[in-house]
Amino acid sequence: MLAAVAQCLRRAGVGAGARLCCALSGGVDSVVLLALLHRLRPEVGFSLEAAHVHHGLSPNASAWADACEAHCARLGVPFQVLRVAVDPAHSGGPEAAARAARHAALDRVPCDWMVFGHHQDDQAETLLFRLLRGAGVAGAAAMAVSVAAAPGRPGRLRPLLGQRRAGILEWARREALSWVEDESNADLRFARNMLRHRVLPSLEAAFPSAVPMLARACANFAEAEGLLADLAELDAQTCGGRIWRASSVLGLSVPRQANLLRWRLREYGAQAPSRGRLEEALRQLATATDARPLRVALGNGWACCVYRGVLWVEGVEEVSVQAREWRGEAALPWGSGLVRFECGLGVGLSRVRLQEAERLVLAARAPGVRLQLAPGRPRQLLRKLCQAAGVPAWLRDRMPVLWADDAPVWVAGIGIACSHACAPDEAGVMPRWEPGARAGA
Ligand SMILES: Nc1ncnc2c1ncn2[C@@H]1O[C@H](COP(=O)(O)OP(=O)(O)OP(=O)(O)O)[C@@H](O)[C@H]1O
Repeated sequence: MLAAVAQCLRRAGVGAGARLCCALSGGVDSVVLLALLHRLRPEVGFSLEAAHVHHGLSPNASAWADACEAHCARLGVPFQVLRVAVDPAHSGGPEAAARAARHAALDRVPCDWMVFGHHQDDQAETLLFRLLRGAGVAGAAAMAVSVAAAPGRPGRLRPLLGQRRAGILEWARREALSWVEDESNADLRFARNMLRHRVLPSLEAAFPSAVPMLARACANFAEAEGLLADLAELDAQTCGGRIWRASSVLGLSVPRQANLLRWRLREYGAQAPSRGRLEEALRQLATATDARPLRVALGNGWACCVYRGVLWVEGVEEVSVQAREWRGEAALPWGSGLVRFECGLGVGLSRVRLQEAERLVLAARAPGVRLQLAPGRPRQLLRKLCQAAGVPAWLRDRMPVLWADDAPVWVAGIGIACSHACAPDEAGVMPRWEPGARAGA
């Protein structure tokens, strides 16, 4: 078992100086994991600490935290308790709420790798649980042995994923370790426990290799998922790279469109939409025209939009966008997209005129704002200009506006105030809004 953990660390590139934190529940799996990591620490040279999440749900919660603290004190491993508030209104019930709170707390621990005690029986359970909910290939890949760090969270390691629960238990007994039992693990009202205590034992009675074979299937699904991600990446390139041409996306076969959107949503950390919702959204988006831009909710808190030939996904709640001062950067973030500022001769906004302003700010429109697009034309209300240009209502509050002090000088999709337009031989700057362009930026 020690060799398996050492191999996992090696493969993940854990070496001297890496900061590891053991996610310590106090159950046998993570207690064994902590003991194994503690043994490997001098040899590999990583630093080791442990964290226990106190959900406050069980009357025994504090006793578990104390037991974890005692383990760590014995081994000389720095230890912390993370107290979390579990959302009672979570749509997935108390188990899912506790899991979400736990992962969010562990993600905030400043370390390179958070190390979990999941084993092969957990993997088999996870696969069955997800298949019974109609998982796709990504879901059926279940848990990975290592997941690289992402902005704002450490990498994740599961060095015991190839080990059977019985083997871990045997090791713990041989080493005379002590651990706590979570009484809720026996509660058959929880679907996971039903799988663990009833379904898997029946399966194993009929198919003795059920657990390792299910785990092998997960590895196969993970491989297939990798290929689907490769395909999505190629399709993303064909569709324009970071910003997608709606016609290119909608020209792909429906399963490839769906694969592409799922891939990007995963990149954003969004939950996968249901197959039905995604297919229905794609069907509707195919009917979008310049005169009829569309925004279709995917049912997972995200929406897919088509506007002026561009297709992107964004959070449903993403209605307010943060104002930012522009100090000459080549691009500024704007919601899930960007505003780029491209220099050129005789194009866009006059640099000289812009320099006259004290502050240039990229912000949303303000009520009652007016814009004069050409000399001799009236200063029209932006609302009217939006109507005339076919900008849909859902987009108007998110359209970036460049303000020179109190005057709007550029409005995405509408144009430039003639007072700030660049003369033909003058240095200019042309802002360009790229919705959805921040993925992979
Ligand atoms: N309260 C906790 N504090 C710290 N780590 C925990 C806690 N509960 C679970 N873990 C970590 O997660 C691993 C898996 O635990 P368990 O099987 O109970 O969770 P799960 O809900 O099935 O998994 P997951 O949370 O990954 O979905 C443990 O071995 C441990 O490393």
